[in-house]
Parts: sequence; structure tokens; C-alpha cells
Amino acid sequence: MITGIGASPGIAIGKAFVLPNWEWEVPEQRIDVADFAREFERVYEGIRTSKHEIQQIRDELCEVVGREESHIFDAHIAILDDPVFMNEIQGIIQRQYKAAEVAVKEAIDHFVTMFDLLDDDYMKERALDIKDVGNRLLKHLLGVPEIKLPSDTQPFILIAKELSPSQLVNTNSDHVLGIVTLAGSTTSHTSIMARALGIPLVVGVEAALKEPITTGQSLIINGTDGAVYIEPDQDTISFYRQLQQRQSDDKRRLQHLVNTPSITPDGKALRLDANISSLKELDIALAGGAAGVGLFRTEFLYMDRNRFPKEEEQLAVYRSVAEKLGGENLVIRTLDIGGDKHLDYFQHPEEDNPFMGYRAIRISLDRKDLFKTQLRAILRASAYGNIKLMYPLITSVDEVRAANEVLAEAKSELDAEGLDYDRDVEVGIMIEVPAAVMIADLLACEVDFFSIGTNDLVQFTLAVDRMNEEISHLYEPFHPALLRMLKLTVDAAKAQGIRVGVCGELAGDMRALPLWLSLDVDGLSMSAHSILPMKERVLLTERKACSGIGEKLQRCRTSRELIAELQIFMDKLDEKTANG
Ligand SMILES: C=C(OP(=O)(O)O)C(=O)O
Repeated sequence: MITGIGASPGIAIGKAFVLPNWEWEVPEQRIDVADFAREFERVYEGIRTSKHEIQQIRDELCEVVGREESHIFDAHIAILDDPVFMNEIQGIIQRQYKAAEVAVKEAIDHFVTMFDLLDDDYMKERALDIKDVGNRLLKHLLGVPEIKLPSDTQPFILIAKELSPSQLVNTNSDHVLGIVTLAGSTTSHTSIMARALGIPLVVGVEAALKEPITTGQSLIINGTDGAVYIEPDQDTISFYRQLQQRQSDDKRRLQHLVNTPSITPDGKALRLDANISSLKELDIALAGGAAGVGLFRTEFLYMDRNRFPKEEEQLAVYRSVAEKLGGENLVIRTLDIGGDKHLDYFQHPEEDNPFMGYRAIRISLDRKDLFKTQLRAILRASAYGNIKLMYPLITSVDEVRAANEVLAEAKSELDAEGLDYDRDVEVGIMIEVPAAVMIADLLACEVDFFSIGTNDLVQFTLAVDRMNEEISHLYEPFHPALLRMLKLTVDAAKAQGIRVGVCGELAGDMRALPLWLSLDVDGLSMSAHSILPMKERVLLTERKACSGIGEKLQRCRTSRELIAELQIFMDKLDEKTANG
């Protein structure tokens, strides 16, 4: 068994099919000055055909996964339209007297090397996009046929060095049980799409792999924890078949809870909302039993294009989500780029500590033009549903007030233009840095609600970079320090009478439910697949029974003690339930 990174949940069991390298031999060919015009025309023709193909893929994908994910292909078209790309190709033809395909190959290599050399995972992913588009163009210039995956065999687990979004879309998803890539990250476009398509995916196995996986080898992959079993024994296969069966049984068994309100047996209503980043994910969330949306990560709307989305474009998305929710909660978080989330078309500075750098509300307050465009779109969408606004990475009262000033300006503009919006739109903040926890009492006087972002709060409280594999064992959401942070935040919110919820990964961790009930938070927002299992637990767990555990947990000295205490509590509860 080797371990990679789980990038799209689910278990796949089957035979491997290794995707051949998408890299063709391009024979050296010299040309004369008289041939320049013909070679340029060949490149233009190749670009036209490639664009046509990409547009078709985008439109087909749009039907399956929705508009946001299919925007990835707009970025591919933008590469083909980019004058810098074309200038490089023309330069090679003219200066070096090389044929169109040689010039295209060299231009791709040049840009891919340039992006690959940057110490930035996001830019490395963009190198993959360029390779993807470039290979498509080369394919036309060389006249080679498309690599087709087998469709006449049993479904298989696809193995690739790296997989581009185009390749993923070209796969017949009925035939692909799961995917393993040697390189890749969970934030890549390919990973985002695999999650949207529901295909289990493990990325980044290269370092762990001693020998290459070959076509026909028997495999098990777990897209949740990143485990890959090569030629597993019969016991392991039986174990995973049972687990796979249990997961699909659980899914089916819990279906009847989709519309059931999330209330404990003694009457405590604990909202279970979904974290989403696109309209498509909203459908999955609603089918998965979400009451509403507790966190709409709007940055993905900005990521898959080649320029900032205009007010009308943003309005269309926010409005569609709000209308689909029909009056249920929709918490829209303003742009949270920076850190690991970069935009192709925005100059992000080189930073030693990007998570503590120029990001989130700091960019919004620096680029008020961009911020106001987003606020106007959110405000206008608020006329169509129950929208609440949320600012990310708040560290001071000044930041909240500065953000609210821009909000007030946006409202005045809409008033002057006679455009409708919800005049009482609520404003909340993410509590995700220790400074915000320590002044939670002051911040609570400024806003309508808090949402605790445990992903960043854990990294900043423990000084553990959430992206650094080397120290991932130190990333402990159940650390006693975090527990104290949570308590301080919830107490401050309660004292001021504002709502407080949780939206980091810990919100969906079943082990933490007694903690949330003892703290008496108002709601949890999580990935869609966690909602029904959590709802089932909520329906069985008395809040009264959890009040005692709060003090015990506060006395725990280590994460391990804390987790053990929660486990003992849950075991007792299960025993009580089993005994009726
Ligand atoms: C929800 C959070 O935000 P992000 O989108 O950074 O994970 C968090 O930090 O817990």
C-alpha cells in the first residue's frame, strides 16, 4: 500500500489502465523564407480547429458539471488567443526557420519550463494547462489521432503521470472507476472537476511509488485518505468491497433524512448547511440534505476565467444560488484569494508566507474597485433570496469598519441608481485568526454573526502550515489550544447575542458533535457528503447530555485525551441507543 493525497472521495476497485504519454515525436524540419506565410497559416488553422474542439468540450461539460467548472476551458481558449503565445511561435518560425509543429513544441516547452520553475503549486498547475492546450494544437499540426481510452473493456482505474482537465473530460466516465496521478494537488482544476463528477481521485503518488504501476495490475484506491493498494490480497479486497458497499448502503439508508430538520431529541436546532463553490455543488448539497449554504467560497468564480468577473456575471451566479435556495440561508463570503488560491490575471506578489500575506480582505480593502463590484453584485442578488455577507480573514475592528464603509458606498450607489436590494442584509465575519478570537467581544459588537473557520484557525493557532505535508502530523484540530479558542469565540458571541457557527473541516467531523452541542453553536457548515451522517447523529444526541462533557474536554491536556474523551462519550451514547 502506498499513500498519496486523497483529492476526490470514494473507493474504486479494479484493474489499472496506464494512460500513454501525450508527448509526440516532432521531427526537426527546416523551412525557407518563402514558407513563412504557409507555416503561419498552418498554425492559425490549428488554433481555429483546437478552439472549436475546446468550445465543444466546454459546452458538453457545462451540461454535466455546470458553468463554473466548465469555465476551465475558457482559460484554455484564452491561452490560444494570447498574443504572447502566438508571438513566441512566429518568432521561432521566422528567426530559426523552423516548421510550425517544431515552433509550437518549442514554444510550449518554453512556457511550461518557465511556469514549472516557479516555486508555486498554482503556477505549476497552469503549466499543465499550457501543455494540455499545446498538445491539442500539436496533434492537429502533426495529424495524429486522439488517444482514446478503451471502451470495450471492463471499467478500469486510470493511471496518468498528470491528467489535464481536457483528458479528464475526454474519458468516458462510465468506464473510469477512479484515477491515480503521479503529480497533482487537491486544488488543481482536474481535482475540482473529479469531485464535481464524483470520480474517486488520488494525486501525488510519485514519491511513494517504488515501481511504475502497469496496465492490468489489480488496484484499490481510496480517494478519501489517499491509499492506493497495488495487487492487494483477497482479504484487503473483501475489506474494501464491504466498505464500498457500506458507504453506498449508508448513502441510501440516510436518504429519508434529506428533508428532516436537524434537531436533537431534546429540541436543540442545529443548522446543517453546506460549503459550496459553484452552482453545481449546490445541487449536490441540496440532494445531500443541506438546509442552506453556510459558506459560498466565491473565489472559484474568479479562478476559472482570464479576467475579473463583471458585476452582472457575479449577480447572475449569486442570484441563481439564492433563488434555488428559495429563502434558505445563503452566506456569501467575499473574495478570499491569495494563500494557495491565485488568479492567472492578477499580480500576486512573491511572498515567503503567502497565507499570512496579501490575501482575502486585505486585497479587498486595497483594491476597493474590485471589492465594490463584488459587494454590488451580492447586494443586488439579495433582492432574490436570504443572502448574508461574510468577510474573510478579519483581524481587527478597523478592518470590519473599513469593509462596511465600502458596503455603505455600494448601497448608496444602488439607491441612487434605483436598484433593489435587501436593506437589512446581515454582515458577518470569519473567525479564523487568533487575533480575532482574542477580540471576539469587540468584534461581536460590529457584526451580525461569526463563522469559525477552523482550517485557518488551526494553522494560525498552532503555527502549522495547512499545505505542508512534512508537518501535517502537527496539524491537530483537537488541540486543547483550539478548544480554548472555540470557547472564547462562542462565549463572546453569546454575550453579545449574535449567532455563531462553524464552517471549517472540523464542522463536518462526526467526533466533534458533542463539542459543538456543549458549546451550543447555532450551526455547522460542511461538505455535502458529511451532512446526512451528521444529521443522523444530531437526531440521536441530546444536548443536555453533552453539557457535562464540555468541562471535561476543557480539562484535557492533549489532543489524544480530547479525542478519547469524545469517543468514550459517543460509545456510551451508542450503547444507550442500542439498548433503546
Ligand atoms: C472555511 C475556511 O476557509 P478556507 O476556504 O480557507 O478553507 C477555514 O479556514 O476554515
